[in-house]
Amino acid sequence: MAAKKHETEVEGGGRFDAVLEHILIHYRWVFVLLLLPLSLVYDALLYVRTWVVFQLSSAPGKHALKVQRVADQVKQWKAEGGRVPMCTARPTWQTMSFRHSNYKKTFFTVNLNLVDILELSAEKRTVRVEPLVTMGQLTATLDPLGWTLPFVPELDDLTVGGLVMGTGVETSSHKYGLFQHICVAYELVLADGSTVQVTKESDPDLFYAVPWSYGTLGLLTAVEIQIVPALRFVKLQYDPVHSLDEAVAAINRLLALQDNNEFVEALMFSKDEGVVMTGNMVSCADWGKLNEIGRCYKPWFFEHVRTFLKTGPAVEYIPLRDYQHRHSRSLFWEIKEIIPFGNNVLFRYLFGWMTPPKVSLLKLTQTQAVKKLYENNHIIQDMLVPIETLKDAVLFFDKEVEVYPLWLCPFRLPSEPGMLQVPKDSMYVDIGVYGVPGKQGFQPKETTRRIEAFVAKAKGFQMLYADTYTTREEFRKMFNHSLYDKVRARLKCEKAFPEVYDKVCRKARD
Ligand SMILES: Cc1cc2nc3c(=O)[nH]c(=O)nc-3n(C[C@H](O)[C@H](O)[C@H](O)COP(=O)(O)OP(=O)(O)OC[C@H]3O[C@@H](n4cnc5c(N)ncnc54)[C@H](O)[C@@H]3O)c2cc1C
Ligand SMILES: NC(=O)C1=CN([C@@H]2O[C@H](COP(=O)(O)OP(=O)(O)OC[C@H]3O[C@@H](n4cnc5c(N)ncnc54)[C@H](OP(=O)(O)O)[C@@H]3O)[C@@H](O)[C@H]2O)C=CC1
Ligand SMILES: CC(C)=CCC[C@@H](C)[C@H]1CC[C@H]2C3=C(CC[C@]12C)[C@@]1(C)CC[C@H](O)C[C@@H]1CC3
Repeated sequence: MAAKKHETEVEGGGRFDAVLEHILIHYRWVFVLLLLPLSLVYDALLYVRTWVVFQLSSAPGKHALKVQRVADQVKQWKAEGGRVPMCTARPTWQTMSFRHSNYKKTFFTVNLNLVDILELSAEKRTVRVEPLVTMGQLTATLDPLGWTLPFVPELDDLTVGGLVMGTGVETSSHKYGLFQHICVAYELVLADGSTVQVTKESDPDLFYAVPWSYGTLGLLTAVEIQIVPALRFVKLQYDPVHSLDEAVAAINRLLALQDNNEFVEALMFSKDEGVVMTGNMVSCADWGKLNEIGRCYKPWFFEHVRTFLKTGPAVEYIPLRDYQHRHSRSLFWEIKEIIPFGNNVLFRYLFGWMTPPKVSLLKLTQTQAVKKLYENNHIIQDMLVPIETLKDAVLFFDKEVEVYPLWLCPFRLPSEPGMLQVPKDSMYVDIGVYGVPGKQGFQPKETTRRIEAFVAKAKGFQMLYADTYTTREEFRKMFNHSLYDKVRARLKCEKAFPEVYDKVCRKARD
């Protein structure tokens, strides 16, 4: 009798769990709607904090003191015997990496209160910033001053530190390269507690080893980044293409005319249909063609782009900052999985001003059921492959996952020492795959393993904010570790920081 009662209770519990899981998966938007005002409050608090610091004019003046505090923590780690390696104390839910980093629970965590823009030099054409400065914060500060970054990686909350230690790519990357290629100096606190300023000239080994090192050579405390003059608008040309060959030919043609286009990007909506976009900054707009896509009641940018498949080529003038953050409001196209009716005109007018929900809050409040759902039915990957392999790569992704839109973003990869070594300056393309696979039989690990093998064979690279299932040997083959190993030995990093692989591999992330 008791056993029967227990069975019924277990059954009842199981049914309750199943119902709860169903609600959490299919009605996640209800919870997300609650997150929207929270996201606003969170942003407002950050804004007030920055404003107060500015009113006190204290941010640049206090930098040296803040760096000293970082160095003191490293010295404390040493004094305590350096039993476990160090990492930053930034909570893993706040980061833009797709998963949570397990190591944050056990490592010695170093607090970096480094959130300010330090100095703008019009003469040197650089801006010096602390590593927790975000892309949104930078464009809001620089654009009105008539300056901007050569390119602004989306999304708004990406940090300079994360983009240096990982990487960043955007639509001017075909001209300027990856985020590391627009950085001219790094300030780091090393494993021995010393602080160094590093440039190409002062210490080329360390300068080239820092990008893609994921905080495993030292703690970054400031970065000097190139800036370029900002004009008010981007004149954007939309050219629909109706076959993959047409798309590849159009991109190659545009790249050949490199200096004529500041921005080059394509969205493929199927393997045979897409829209290629090219743009330049301009100071005046044709007001009849002005489109302020950043306004909260405007359609999601990728849906707007899709309309040109039907209407044909067109030109629009977009305010610079709206262009730089065009995919932010729809989290590229991930938002359609989170708020399915978010592009409805009524929703946009009523609630658009509260969107997007903050990625960090989405991560923080993600339930096990949603995590499992993303684990088994979702792919988020960026693969960097030589432009010559673009057609094969799109066909391969189509065969394996069939996820659209597909983001195509060409970038220049100079032949330089470091993790991404190529024999000569080359043109690559970032293929961004974000969404629910249309292909039956998607198996996250097996499918990603096949994609990784394709990318390795094409002499490409995997972006490491997402899941990597490569083995240590495969990882070392994809990313050249010779300079990295040399610098790690020189700076005595072995006990102080783990290897990159141990921070980014699937085992290290939950
Ligand atoms: C090198 C430099 C030093 C500055 N020093 C000061 C100062 O001492 N006092 C002052 O009032 N303003 C300072 N500013 C900010 C500048 O005055 C404003 O960003 C700009 O004039 C736009 O003002 P706004 O009111 O239109 O923008 P707002 O909307 O007020 O600010 C733009 C956004 O950028 C953020 N932001 C701007 N600058 C920084 C920064 N340095 N660090 C972190 N977040 C930032 C703000 O939080 C806000 O979100 C500085 C800017 C730079 C580039
Ligand atoms: N448009 C684009 O190019 C996009 C890029 N991304 C990716 O997102 C990631 C950036 O996200 P974000 O949340 O900003 O960064 P994260 O906090 O995720 O940091 C990424 C890595 O950089 C290390 N790191 C960050 N700051 C420092 C520092 N000051 N000193 C030492 N190490 C540091 C972190 O180390 P630790 O683990 O110790 O904290 C971590 O290993 C990048 O990997 C980027 O490639 C994502 C979306 C779009
Ligand atoms: C342009 C490049 C190089 C990358 C863009 C990547 C983004 C599409 C992803 C980066 C972080 C991702 C997260 C999610 C969606 C896709 C990203 C924005 C979620 C919001 C998906 C829903 C989950 O519950 C939380 C995820 C957090 C990270």
